[in-house]
Amino acid sequence: MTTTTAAGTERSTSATGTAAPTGTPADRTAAPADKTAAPAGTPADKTGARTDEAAELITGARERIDALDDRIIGLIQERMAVSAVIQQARITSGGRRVNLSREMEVLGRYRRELGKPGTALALTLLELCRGRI
Ligand SMILES: C=C(O[C@@H]1C=C(C(=O)O)C=C[C@H]1O)C(=O)O
Repeated sequence: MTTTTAAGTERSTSATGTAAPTGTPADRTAAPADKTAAPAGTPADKTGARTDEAAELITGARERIDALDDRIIGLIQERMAVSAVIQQARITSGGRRVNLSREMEVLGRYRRELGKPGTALALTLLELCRGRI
């Protein structure tokens, strides 16, 4: 379908009502409209939900997740600071920064509690706390 704009330019009009000038790169590469997406501006729009009820539940639960992430990030930063104190004390005493037997204990604990992804998480935490080795 084509429409003529106020400026007199002919444009193709998509199912969503958005228009790109005919023959422009945007017109040729535009993704097909998502016919199942919620209308823009509705509560469902930002959540991917298909009903307002589900969208409200998701919005509330996302607030809880954001609050949990704040605490998790704060705890990670606290862990980094405590780990740095230990590493500095060991280095000052003539030892090495890294203690592999202790790292094995940490890795084993995360794996026991969280399964295989727990190992990856613990490795990331160790990298944050003592750098890459
Ligand atoms: C904090 C320490 O030093 C390093 C950092 C670790 C950690 O952040 O958990 C574990 C072992 C060490 O490589 C420690 O030895 O306990």
